Amino acid sequence: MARIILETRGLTKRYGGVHALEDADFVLHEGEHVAVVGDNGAGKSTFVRQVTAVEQRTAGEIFFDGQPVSFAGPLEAREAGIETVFQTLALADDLDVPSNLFLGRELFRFRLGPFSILDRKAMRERTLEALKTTAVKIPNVDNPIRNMSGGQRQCVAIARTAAFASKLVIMDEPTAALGVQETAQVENIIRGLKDRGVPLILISHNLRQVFDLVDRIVVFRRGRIVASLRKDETDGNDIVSYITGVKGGTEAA
Ligand SMILES: Nc1ncnc2c1ncn2[C@@H]1O[C@H](COP(=O)(O)OP(=O)(O)OP(=O)(O)O)[C@@H](O)[C@H]1O
Repeated sequence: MARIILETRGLTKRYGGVHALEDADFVLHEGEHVAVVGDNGAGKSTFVRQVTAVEQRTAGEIFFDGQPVSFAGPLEAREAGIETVFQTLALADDLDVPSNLFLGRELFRFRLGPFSILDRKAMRERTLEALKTTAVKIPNVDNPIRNMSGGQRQCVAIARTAAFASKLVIMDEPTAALGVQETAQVENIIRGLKDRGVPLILISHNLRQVFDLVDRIVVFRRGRIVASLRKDETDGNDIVSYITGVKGGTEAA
């Protein structure tokens, strides 16, 4: 079995009395694509927010690339190699595509104390390379993001994951707001990540997509992981049984 890239042990998050995530033991291997599924409010986004340090966990351990980690915030997680595409895209509307790709990690031609000159040429070139890798077509990368369609914006956010040598990509509902063609484009990018051996956690409500794209499906229910099944040992009905609690929940007793 391949090396483990991400592991959580007993990962727990409570908001006051709300047990959003309870005792989650999760493993992701090198090169593996795993879907995280579950009903609304099952704890999927909460899980991602703890792994990416958008919030600080209540309890539990996280191991990334063989080391125990406690990132201070999402930037630190990103610097460690975890690229995340959130449900609400963290894109700056007024900036063009290269500026968005390099937001927070700009390349400089010159930097001395408060004086710096951005290396726009290098950032533009790296952007075009990244878009080429992901086969994303953006007609004019120099346009502000504001003028782009939902699908193009989503592709920019996803291309950002390809622009850097990410060790892990996490996508939270990347196609929820997209049309058919745009969804197909994002799914192609995901296949490209698989070909390049980049591991992925994909949160999705779309079981067709999940069965199409991933190796393994992890089901969350009421804040707990209730199943982890290889795609070839389960089917849509089985997964729905776990999501609804017919299987793997107290209702099954
Ligand atoms: N900041 C918060 N404060 C209080 N409760 C929260 C907070 N964030 C999430 N919750 C609660 O935690 C539980 C898990 O929510 P979470 O958003 O992780 O679910 P989800 O599986 O991602 O759902 P969805 O598919 O709807 O995005 C829910 O009961 C939610 O109401």
